[in-house]
Amino acid sequence: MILLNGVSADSIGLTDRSFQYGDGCFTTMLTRHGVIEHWPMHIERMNACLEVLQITKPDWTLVHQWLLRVAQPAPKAGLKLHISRGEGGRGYSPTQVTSPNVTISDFNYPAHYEQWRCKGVALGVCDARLGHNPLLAGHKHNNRLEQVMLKAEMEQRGFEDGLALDLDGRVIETTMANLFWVNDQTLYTPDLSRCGVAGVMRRVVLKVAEQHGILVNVGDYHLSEVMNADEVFIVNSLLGVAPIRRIEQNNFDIGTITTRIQELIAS
Ligand SMILES: C=C(O[C@@H]1C=C(C(=O)O)C=C[C@H]1N)C(=O)O
Ligand SMILES: Cc1ncc(COP(=O)(O)O)c(C=O)c1O
Repeated sequence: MILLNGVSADSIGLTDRSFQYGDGCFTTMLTRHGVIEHWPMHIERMNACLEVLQITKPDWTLVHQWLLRVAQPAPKAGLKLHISRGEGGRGYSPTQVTSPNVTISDFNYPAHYEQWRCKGVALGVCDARLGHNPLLAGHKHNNRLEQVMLKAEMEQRGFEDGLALDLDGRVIETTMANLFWVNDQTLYTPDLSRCGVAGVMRRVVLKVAEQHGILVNVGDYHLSEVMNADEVFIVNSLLGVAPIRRIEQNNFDIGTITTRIQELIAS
């Protein structure tokens, strides 16, 4: 089912700003029996992006009601919330635009994610690099062409997902998830101030680690540091926490910190 501003729909106007320019933001959420996981954090991240783009925030109580109408009653399912600035405007100019378009859609839980969480994921290292964009770094805006290109590269090379490095060779994330690794019982994750999406699940992991006394370092790291890690895992809102069992030819064991975090988050 798809709702556009609360009304059942199957199309959007040709002048919609998100169609024309990717002018908006989105988030993808896990639902359990029709209840949205981490809803307040999804609102916070959407609000942060809407503020940067100077798009009017929607009435979140109303949006929540629309989301619950669309959410599947299944034990696990997905919900996508997409906000566009609206329709119209001449060229890039964001003036003379209608009010925002809020689109909501549901989808079945990806069956292979259960297996990824138990058995782990094989990553490639993407040849294509992420550019730097401090203006939009961390935000889940609607321009996701880099991720589309990186994902295509990984699919062509037969990997389940791929590590995305930036122009200077720093590890950032994967095509669709944030990255963590463990060395000497300490967690590491990349800084996302130049590029990357600051995921809701990354925030959840950072919070849980802090609550349970697991030391975390957020910083700039190169591929060799990940390749030499004791454990590696990836996280996103739908997948939860999935161990990495291989990066290119390099194998990893599923470690105790990864499984502990999986249990703490109960994904
Ligand atoms: C690309 C979407 O969302 C991202 C991808 C996933 C996923 O494929 O597991 C989950 C959440 C987002 N990080 C999307 O179209 O929903
Ligand atoms: C490039 C990228 N990084 C990280 C994430 C993880 O975000 P979240 O935890 O909010 O699902 C996503 C999901 O959209 C993504 O597309």
